Amino acid sequence: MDGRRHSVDIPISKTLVQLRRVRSLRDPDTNSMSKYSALVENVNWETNSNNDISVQFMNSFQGGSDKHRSFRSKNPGLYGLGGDCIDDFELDCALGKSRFILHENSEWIGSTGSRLVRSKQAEEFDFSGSDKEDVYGNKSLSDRHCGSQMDKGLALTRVNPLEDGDYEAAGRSLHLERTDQIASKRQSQRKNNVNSSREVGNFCKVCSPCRSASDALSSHSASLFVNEEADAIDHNRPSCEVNCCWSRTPRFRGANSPFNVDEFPLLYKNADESALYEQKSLKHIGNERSPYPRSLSQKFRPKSFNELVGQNVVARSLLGAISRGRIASFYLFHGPRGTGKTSAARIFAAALNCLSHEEHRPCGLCCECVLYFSGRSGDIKEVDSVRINRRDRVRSLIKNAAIPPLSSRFKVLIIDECHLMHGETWATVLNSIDNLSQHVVFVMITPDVNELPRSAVSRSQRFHFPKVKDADIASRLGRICVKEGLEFDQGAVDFVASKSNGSLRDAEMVLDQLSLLGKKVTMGLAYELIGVISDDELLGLLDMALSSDTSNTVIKARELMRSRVDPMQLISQLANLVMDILAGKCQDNVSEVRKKFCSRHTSEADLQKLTFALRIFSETEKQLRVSKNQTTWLTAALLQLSSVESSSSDGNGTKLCFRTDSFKNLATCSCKLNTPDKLRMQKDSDGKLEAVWKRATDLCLSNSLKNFLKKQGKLSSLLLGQGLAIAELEFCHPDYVSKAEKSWKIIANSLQSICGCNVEIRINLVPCASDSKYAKVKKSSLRLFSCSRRMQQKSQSSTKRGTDSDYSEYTSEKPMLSDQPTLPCSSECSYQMPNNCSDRMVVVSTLRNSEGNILSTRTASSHRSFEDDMSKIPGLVVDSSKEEGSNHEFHVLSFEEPEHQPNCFPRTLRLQKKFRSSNASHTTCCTKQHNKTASSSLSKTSFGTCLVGNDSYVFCSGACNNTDSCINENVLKKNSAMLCWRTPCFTRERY
Ligand SMILES: Nc1ncnc2c1ncn2[C@@H]1O[C@H](COP(=O)(O)OP(=O)(O)OP(=O)(O)O)[C@@H](O)[C@H]1O
Ligand SMILES: [Zn+2]
Repeated sequence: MDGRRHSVDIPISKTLVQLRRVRSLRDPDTNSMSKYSALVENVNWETNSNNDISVQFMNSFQGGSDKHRSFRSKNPGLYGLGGDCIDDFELDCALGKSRFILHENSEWIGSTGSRLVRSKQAEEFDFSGSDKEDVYGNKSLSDRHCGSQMDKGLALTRVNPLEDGDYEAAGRSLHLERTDQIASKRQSQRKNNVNSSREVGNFCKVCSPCRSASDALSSHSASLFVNEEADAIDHNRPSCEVNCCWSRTPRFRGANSPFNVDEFPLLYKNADESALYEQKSLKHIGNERSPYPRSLSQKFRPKSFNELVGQNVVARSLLGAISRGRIASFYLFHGPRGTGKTSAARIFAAALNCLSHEEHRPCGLCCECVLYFSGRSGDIKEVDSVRINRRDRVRSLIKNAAIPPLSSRFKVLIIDECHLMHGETWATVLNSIDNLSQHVVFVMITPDVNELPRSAVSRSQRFHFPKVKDADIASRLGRICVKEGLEFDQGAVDFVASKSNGSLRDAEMVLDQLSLLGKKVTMGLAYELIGVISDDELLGLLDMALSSDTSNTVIKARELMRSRVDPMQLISQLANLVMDILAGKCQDNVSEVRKKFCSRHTSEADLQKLTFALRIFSETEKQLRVSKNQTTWLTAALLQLSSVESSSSDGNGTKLCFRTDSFKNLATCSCKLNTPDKLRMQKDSDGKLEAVWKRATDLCLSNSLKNFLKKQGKLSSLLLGQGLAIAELEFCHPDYVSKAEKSWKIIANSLQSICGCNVEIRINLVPCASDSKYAKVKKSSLRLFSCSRRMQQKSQSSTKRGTDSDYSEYTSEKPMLSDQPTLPCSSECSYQMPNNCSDRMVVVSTLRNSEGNILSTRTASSHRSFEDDMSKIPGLVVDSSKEEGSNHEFHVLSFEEPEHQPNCFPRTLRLQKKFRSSNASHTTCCTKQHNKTASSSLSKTSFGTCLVGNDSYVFCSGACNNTDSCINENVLKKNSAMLCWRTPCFTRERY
């Protein structure tokens, strides 16, 4: 406020001051003020008793969003349309005499054409006067504004950021200059056949797209087409150049195009010339290739197929299509995020219209390329997939698409995130694709093709963008570092690449952040930024764990997890490290600590230990995915490393066996037990079970529970399998059984921390010989992790279905392992036959991959149409087989692409199931969300369950045709189905 004041008297409403409050400033998208608040907050409005209004724009003001927005004040005198920057405002108002005071530090900048003139002088401009009486006249406001502007010789324009070194300041500010001071410059413009009023219009058009293009810079998706609404508004407005002047709506229609194509040759002689013209065009329009990109990712967005990393097949195929002239009308680009789909779509669009005859298109030099890359192509549009969900919008899109291209060969419509389009929108688009002219090309982009309607997918030319290889990412990052003048450790770049999960954008983002942390991209910085710990620290931890340094291992593990890294990350880092060591990666480019570690662990026994450690880590990683108490699991895993020494004896002499192969393959068991029987430990002749039980009970915090378990309970058997132990407990009184049942979590936790893996508990009632009262009570068994509680009867063994080796039934009355079936490697098999197994019964087993995802769900059903019905589920593959000597059919349900299971399966079925185990019965309920078609087809099928991730899904049929209650207690009872499956530990609450 101290500086000299430039004040302008302009006919402006006093109500301008109320800008802060006008509703019409709200963002039409979100109805919130937030998008404009930056603007409003950065303008100081002051009034005085004379109606004077002082407006001060802060230099620091920066517009925020890239989206087009328009607003209109309630006040008749104030009319605004534009973006978030003051140069997008249309201040076209005249209500009484007001003074418009500009402070010196607001740096209004006037310019003509591309030349900037900065005026530091304090001046006053009087806008009142002859215009005043026209305030409510029929004359358009804009005309008045224009007139007053011309009368008073005032030009307002935007600073061209390209000419001003200070983008932030100049690009966001305005400069005001007396026309008489710039008359000479105008004169020169007139020479270029631009008349004065036209010129205002021109510079207006120059302004707004420039803003829009710099917005485009901040968001790749700056759409050239999404502003249909705004276009419509503009359409109805009086065609005044000043209107255009202050409007930011990009007008890329040919007729309105500010860009005189004739000014530009068809093909430039060389890149320099192209750049020159491009600069020239930038002055008018702005460009996505602004010298001020916001991130490395934007700066290095590929602009030709050559620059596209790791997508050679796609690039070759698209180029081939162009050179052979075989252009389809509908392309679908899908694949993980940040792999170059959008970039490829843009390159492809440009290449389609490129005028060059060279093999490698787009050339970037021809007129079409320049038009497109400068954001002014009228024929290549990016469509907002959400906005076209409105019926009128999609129709107008199609209508526009039907109009032949303006100058180019193809009209290309790029629809990113097309999975967000509604079914109706899809239908409209698909119906019209065939009818549209040969010149229309749709390029749809989505990360997940399974989310699209089948009909759409099958009509498209699909291009899958796989994850980019780590090596490709690393070399790209290296090149970026060189171009940016950044020093870097190759190891750090490799590390960032390995952590980016195949997404080049993610990697570039991390590099961007790293570049802000210092001049050199180092391992340490990378570790710290990504939240992982260094190799040296890991080796320290591993060393402690392997050398039985229990307390330090626990302390260190806790410290690491508390401070920086999450257990999943830590375990996977440990596993990777061990793998590296086993693979002999100890020579080059490794730290001293690692070299020392490697030199200390060279013997065969050491390597075996490490191999075993790796197995434990991989098992633990699976468990961590489903565990709530990850820290404990991880610590337990680390402590196991020392307990796997050759004899695998722990301090109490209890043998803990950890197997990594199937039950059958016991020869490889590291605890050197060669036959399954040795695992049974049912007789407990050497008191090992007793010792385990004692330790488990000692771990219980509650004394009363501890005493109760010690006194009344007994561990009758313990089977340790792959990632799972089965513990059978015995109690001699039903009350004890129910008491134990109530504390199942605590018991399970204690046993889990001893065994280091999931533990399934069965609680059996074994009446004491002396207790004649309960002598006849049948044994009960509670499967805590199967959500079922069932009474065991001798006769039940008759329900065991054949000898199918892929199914196992663990009952307390059968020897646990004597004829233990083989479980498929890494499988979780769970099923249970009810006492009176009916034909409708379906049993389920699930196969998981090493990631813990379900690979297949196996069901057995007698229903013939099961397979047919299941085949309607997208992506689901059903293999059926019939069990010998029985009516049961088996169906293996699997997914074409396992990585998509968690999405596509629930999405189709939309069934949620809740299971509660109450006494001996099940209550099941299901929400009503399921997809009607899927469920009605399912309702005619059989009954089964499937686990996807941690969620259970139930298919059922037969007696139940009501989709809403297809899974209910009745069905279960009717079919006598007792559903039972083993869910990962700690997830029981989910049900
Ligand atoms: N294959 C690639 N080659 C070169 N750069 C890439 C590649 N993939 C991603 N990038 C970088 O990541 C940025 C984003 O890429 P792009 O938008 O094309 O990815 P996308 O697959 O469309 O991602 P999304 O699915 O999230 O939209 C680009 O600006 C570029 O810097
Ligand atoms: Zn070209």
